[in-house]
Parts: sequence; structure tokens; C-alpha cells
Amino acid sequence: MSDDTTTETTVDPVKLDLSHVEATPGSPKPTSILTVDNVRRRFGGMTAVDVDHLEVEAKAITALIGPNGAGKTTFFNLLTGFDVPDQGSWTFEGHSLGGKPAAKVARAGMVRTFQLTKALSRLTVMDNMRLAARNHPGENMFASLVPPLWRRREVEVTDKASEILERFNLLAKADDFAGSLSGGQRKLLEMARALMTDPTMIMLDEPMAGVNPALVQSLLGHIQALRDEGMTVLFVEHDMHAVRHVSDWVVVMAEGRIVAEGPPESVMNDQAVIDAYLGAHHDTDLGDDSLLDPAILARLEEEEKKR
Ligand SMILES: Nc1ncnc2c1ncn2[C@@H]1O[C@H](COP(=O)(O)OP(=O)(O)OP(=O)(O)O)[C@@H](O)[C@H]1O
Repeated sequence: MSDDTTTETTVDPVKLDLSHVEATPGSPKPTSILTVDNVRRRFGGMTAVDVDHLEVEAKAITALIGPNGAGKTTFFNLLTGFDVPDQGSWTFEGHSLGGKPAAKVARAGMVRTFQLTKALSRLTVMDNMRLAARNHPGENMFASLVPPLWRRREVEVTDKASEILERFNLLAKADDFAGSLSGGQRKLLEMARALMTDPTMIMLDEPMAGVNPALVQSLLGHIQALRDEGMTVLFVEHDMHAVRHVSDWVVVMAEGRIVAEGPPESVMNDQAVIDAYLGAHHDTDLGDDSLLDPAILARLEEEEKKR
């Protein structure tokens, strides 16, 4: 047997050591790449996001968790320019991005993934990648008007897309419709699309949702590889196993506020976190890797009986 045989192995994650960072909501980070202040978003009479202060450590994997309706997606939308806050400011790499439109945020290097829409599902995998390159800082008006320049640019984009697709084991699917991909492959494509714009920070919206458990390990490996290459990762996730396995730091939201922060091992046992999930337990899939110990589960059952 040749020694270049590749086998799928489960590698224990190497975490960044953030144990010296204070585990309290809004705690200062040694190298904050994203700093958020006083961000509020109300819908009618309801405050969906109410974040006093948050710092996200550069070149680390930060998970944003919280029960359904905690405000995670709204917060993501605000930070990436897809929604506008009632108040608040934030800086990314020292530049103010508060209230800036999505394209500008992406050009600054903060890029979020998107679930494949119906329209994107009808395009091929390669066309999805090409489309994602549109926001690239290299895309300028002048080049797009001069045929030799745009032809050269097109070759560059295709080469880059092929390279990224290969990395995510999707190159063989380049000409397939994106809609024909499996749940896990779609998630890989979402990540691959985001990489077309060379982000400094990648924001993943539920990267494990709908992914076959067999592919979860591989997806986690890709997320870790991005961090290891120096990218900052912020992701929203409900899968507690994935959060525990891959994150260097966990931020917990409940009712729009940040209620806890810390390394995954300790934050999962934080009373504020357990209470936050208990408050909304009816929708929370806690799975085998539950946040809850038997005593809390018993309490939950009691609550359920009283309903
Ligand atoms: N466009 C909107 N109009 C009115 N209410 C909204 C809107 N978007 C979000 N909300 C409300 O804001 C609150 C926060 O929602 P959000 O989707 O941000 O929570 P979440 O933490 O991402 O939840 P989930 O984990 O279920 O996705 C919810 O009560 C939601 O109903």
C-alpha cells in the first residue's frame, strides 16, 4: 500500500488559550478585531438586540449562542449591514462600520455566509462562486469596461474559485446545480462563496444546520483551518457539540443581551446560560450533549407538567 493513502481521521481541536481573558459579558479582549458599543434594535415595542459592549478576539473562533429568539440573527444582520440599528456603533479593525451598507462591510473584510436561496440553487456551483467574487475590491468599473482586462479577471476568478472548491472537495461538482448538493455540501459552498472575497473575518450563520453527522467533523475541520490560517471566525450555532468542539470563546445572548462569555468548557456550566436556555427550553434542541444535568432536566419536566 502506498504511503500517500489518505484516511479520514478525527483530530482533537487545538484551541487558542484565552483562559486569561475575563469571562464576563463585554469583557476586554487582548486583540479585539470587532468592538461593539450600545447597539439596540427594536421591532415595534420589542427590543430584539440590546448589546452594551462586545469585543471579538482576532484570529479566534467565537461562537454566538442563545435560545430561539435571543436576537443572534438580528445582531448578525446589524453588524453586516443587512439591517440598521436604532442606535449604536462598532469598529472593525479600528474603522467605524456602524450603519454602513452590506457591500461596504464586505469590502472592509467582514463577510457573512448566506443560506442558498432558491435563485442561487438554480445556478451551478461555479456560477455561485463567480457571483460571490462581484464584491471583490478588485472589481472596478474601469476593468469591467475593457474586454482584455475583464477576460483576464474572469480567468483569475475561475482559477481562484477552482482552488477554493478543491479545498472544500466540491470541484467535481463545479458544473452541477447548487440545488442538487447535499445539506453538508451546501454549507461548504456557503463557506467557499464567502472566501471568494478574501475576508479577514468570516461570519457563519448556523454552519451545522441540516448537515449529516458524518460531515460535521469535516466542516468543523474546515472552520478550524480558517482560524489556523489567521482568519477570525464568528458563528451562530445551535449545535452544542459543535460549539464545544470548535470554539475558542463563546458569547451567550438571551433576550437581546449578552448574558455570558467565556471559554466553552466553563460557559456551558454558567448558571446564567442554563437559566437563559431554561427560559426558552420549549424550542431548544439540547441533544445528547445537553447543557443540562439530570437535576435540571427533572426541574424542566416539573415545569412542563405544570403547564
Ligand atoms: N423583521 C422583524 N420584524 C419583527 N420582529 C422581528 C424581526 N426580525 C426578528 N424579529 C424578532 O426579534 C427577536 C429576535 O429574533 P432573531 O431571529 O434575531 O433571534 P435568534 O436568536 O436568531 O433566533 P433563532 O435562534 O431562532 O434563529 C425575535 O423575537 C423575532 O421574532
